[in-house]
Amino acid sequence: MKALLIGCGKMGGALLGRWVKSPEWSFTVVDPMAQDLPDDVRLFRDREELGSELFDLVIVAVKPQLIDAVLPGYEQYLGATGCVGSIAAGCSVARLQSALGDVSVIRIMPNLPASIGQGVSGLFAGPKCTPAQRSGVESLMQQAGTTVWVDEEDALDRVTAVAGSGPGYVFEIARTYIEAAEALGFTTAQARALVLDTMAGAVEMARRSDESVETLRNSVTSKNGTTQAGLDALNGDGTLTELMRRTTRAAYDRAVELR
Ligand SMILES: NC(=O)C1=CN([C@@H]2O[C@H](COP(=O)(O)OP(=O)(O)OC[C@H]3O[C@@H](n4cnc5c(N)ncnc54)[C@H](O)[C@@H]3O)[C@@H](O)[C@H]2O)C=CC1
Ligand SMILES: O=C(O)[C@@H]1CCC=N1
Repeated sequence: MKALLIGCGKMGGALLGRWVKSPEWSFTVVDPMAQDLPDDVRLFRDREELGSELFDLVIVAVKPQLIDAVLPGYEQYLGATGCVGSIAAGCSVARLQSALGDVSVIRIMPNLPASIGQGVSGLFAGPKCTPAQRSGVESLMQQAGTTVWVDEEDALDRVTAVAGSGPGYVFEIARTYIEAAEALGFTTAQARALVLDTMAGAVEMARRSDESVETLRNSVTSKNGTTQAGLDALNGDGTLTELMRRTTRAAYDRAVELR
């Protein structure tokens, strides 16, 4: 099976690093700038260099704003039973088809921990997709972490707001948490270890537990103790709850604008 990746930057590169572990697939990239690709991946700087080659899967991994300029013409490289996979945020099946014609499209919303096989991806199959196309894309994405199919396209934009952009929120929360630890007197190295290992340990514990995260939170919190004091400051008046709602809503609204 042959896959063509259009754009191989941060997200395309993270996925490709996992996909090359699938021996049944070979990979070709078109990207004017990409560097340091895995062994055995062919790189072309311009699509004209592809000649008359056909692919089973064409993955779109350029910025959404480039879709209309870059994609027209790529339909000629799609084999008869081939399909297009797009990771572009927001960009709808209808917009991809207006650039590429009446092709099969699967939208994919991965996130950056795919680079270590711990991503989570939402998947949405457009109306023309066959079961074989769905399972081919699903097995590739499973190399990058877990997968969740959604059956309406709007849900993929909601996946984007929660999980696609999610690592950005987590890194920002970690950054401010580390700054707070430094303000209490720890060195940057100490603060980084204390915060990241606390976050990783707490998240892993929640993943392995059948308890709700609320119950787990309560198991840390002694009446009138230190955690209670911290939590009162963190979300005593519901500010954090409201902030997380606004955060995910803003990302969803932006995905809708990019359709
Ligand atoms: N970065 C992330 O965490 C995530 C990104 N995405 C989506 O992935 C897509 C790419 O985002 P990033 O990798 O972050 O951006 P990026 O800027 O790192 O990568 C884009 C790549 O496209 C290449 N490119 C530009 N013009 C091109 C052309 N004419 N032909 C072929 N390649 C071309 C660039 O050289 C670059 O390597 C976007 O649509 C974004 O919405 C989706 C989920 C997560
Ligand atoms: O920020 C963005 O638009 C892309 C999509 C999800 C994560 N990064």
